[in-house]
Amino acid sequence: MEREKELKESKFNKICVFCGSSQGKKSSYQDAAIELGKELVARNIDLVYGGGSVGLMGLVSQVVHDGGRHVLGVIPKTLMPREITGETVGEVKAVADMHQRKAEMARQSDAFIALPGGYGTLEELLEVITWAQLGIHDKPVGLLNVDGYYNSLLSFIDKAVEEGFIIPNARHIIVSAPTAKELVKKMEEYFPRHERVASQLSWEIEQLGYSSNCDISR
Ligand SMILES: C/C(=C\CNc1ncnc2c1ncn2[C@@H]1O[C@H](COP(=O)(O)O)[C@@H](O)[C@H]1O)CO
Repeated sequence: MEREKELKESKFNKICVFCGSSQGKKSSYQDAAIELGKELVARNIDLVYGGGSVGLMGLVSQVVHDGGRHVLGVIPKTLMPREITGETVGEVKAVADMHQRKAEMARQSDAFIALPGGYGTLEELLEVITWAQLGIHDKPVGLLNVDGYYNSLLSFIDKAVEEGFIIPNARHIIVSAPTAKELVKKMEEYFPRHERVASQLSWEIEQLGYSSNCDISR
């Protein structure tokens, strides 16, 4: 009962999940995608993702959809043929290109989580971290470090802090945990510690082409 109360009070309505278009070699990656989907359902959180049914993307979206939560897939028109991305569950939003996709996924979400993945996942993850550092948004960014998959990335980031390329306060932008449950809990408690480089309004209008009533920074 206490747990139920805690779950209903999640501060996130929608979380954007970045993850591999492949399933990865270990079953633990697939298990983690399924576990994350169940955690979102348990906390009444909707899913925003890159659309399609390939890889871990397909697993997490299917679980959230089957659990009765809303799923929004944001797909560039070029990736829409089913033989590329597979069948998409839930709502599909077609966008012009990859840049628009990332901006739209960010605008639609209250927080971001990266599961294990490849170049695409890393690119999406690093972009929302960079946007947080610049003050474009202040939404939590979570890294689901399944079986230590992201240990070397986290070590590299620590090295960048040691070498003076990332300020220590900006290291805290990344929230990481080995399980979905722990990760979402830590993200609920996240507060930004870093200085913002510029005001949100100037970024929305000048850099992303959004008007102030089309807010990605919420
Ligand atoms: C290249 C392959 C499949 C392409 N299908 C994709 N469909 C939808 N979205 C995709 C696809 N590939 C990449 N993405 C986006 O990048 C992220 C995953 O990329 P990664 O390199 O696999 O980590 C994902 O979040 C999508 O937004 C056959 O593998």
